[in-house]
Amino acid sequence: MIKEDQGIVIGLIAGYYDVQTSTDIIRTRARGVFRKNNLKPVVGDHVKIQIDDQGTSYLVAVLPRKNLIGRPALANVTQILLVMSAVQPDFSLQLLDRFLTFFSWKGVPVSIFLSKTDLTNRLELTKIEETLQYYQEIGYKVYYSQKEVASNLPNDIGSEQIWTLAGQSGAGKSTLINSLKNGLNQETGVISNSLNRGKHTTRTVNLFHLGKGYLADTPGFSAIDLTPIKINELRNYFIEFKRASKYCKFRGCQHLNEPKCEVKALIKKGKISKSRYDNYLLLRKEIENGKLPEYLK
Ligand SMILES: Nc1nc2c(ncn2[C@@H]2O[C@H](COP(=O)(O)OP(=O)(O)OP(=O)(O)O)[C@@H](O)[C@H]2O)c(=O)[nH]1
Ligand SMILES: [Zn+2]
Repeated sequence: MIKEDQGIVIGLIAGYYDVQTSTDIIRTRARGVFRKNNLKPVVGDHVKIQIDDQGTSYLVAVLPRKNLIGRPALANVTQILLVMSAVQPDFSLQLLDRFLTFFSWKGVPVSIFLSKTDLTNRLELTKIEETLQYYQEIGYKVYYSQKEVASNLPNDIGSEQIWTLAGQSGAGKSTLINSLKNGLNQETGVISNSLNRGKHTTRTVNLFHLGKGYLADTPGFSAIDLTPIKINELRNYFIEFKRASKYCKFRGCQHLNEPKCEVKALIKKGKISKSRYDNYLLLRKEIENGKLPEYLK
């Protein structure tokens, strides 16, 4: 008798997929059909599994994905926790807007965590906090300390949601993941069905339980490429521009030199941040040139 079940791939080890079902973590191998179809299951996938008479488990189908992002690949990402350091490397609004634009384009919501605040002085920190206030006003949740992340994240991660960290190299992603992991009593029991027992292999990305969902244990993004974005669609990925654009005179307004542009009017009134607009222009250039700008090299 073949038993069927389904679950989420939470880990990948040397060709085996660990699937979290409603009751267990089951180590499965993918049926050959995936190799033929070139559809390799990845962590985050919702999958169907079968367990045969001998107790061997197979991953037999990948359910449709909501998205597929990151390196290593992660499917069905619900939310990004973007780590921005106050210093070392210095806080950068250009970088922040690049990341926000990228994930807005990918259709994945972002929360922001300001790291390394202990390495800065009160004055610098106040400046950064005031700047981030604007991002909160346009709709991004901001965490200002590791403590705040630790106490809020478990409530913020909803049922079956998959969150992953992003941010530039050295921002403090691994440090945050480790501190969150250490605060938990991780359940590590895997039902291996005699497959792959005792083998030690390097894991790629794994999901660990946090709140009602999961957090990926490996940050997915440090470098991002915005050049595939269509230049005339960039305006849609600046969320407050998009909201304002309803009131621009022209429907296709790019907020450049068009008359009666609401975005420009709001900048004049101080309602839309000038630096966001400047970064919008920078990103337009970057897309136009089709390569990374000098300031990022
Ligand atoms: N003082 C202080 N140091 C921190 C903090 N967070 C991270 N660091 C240090 O900053 C350095 C980089 O942190 P990581 O966590 O490795 O950064 P990362 O974002 O994972 O970097 P990559 O692996 O290169 O992408 C390490 O030496 C950490 O110890 C913090 O909040 N305060
Ligand atoms: Zn406009």
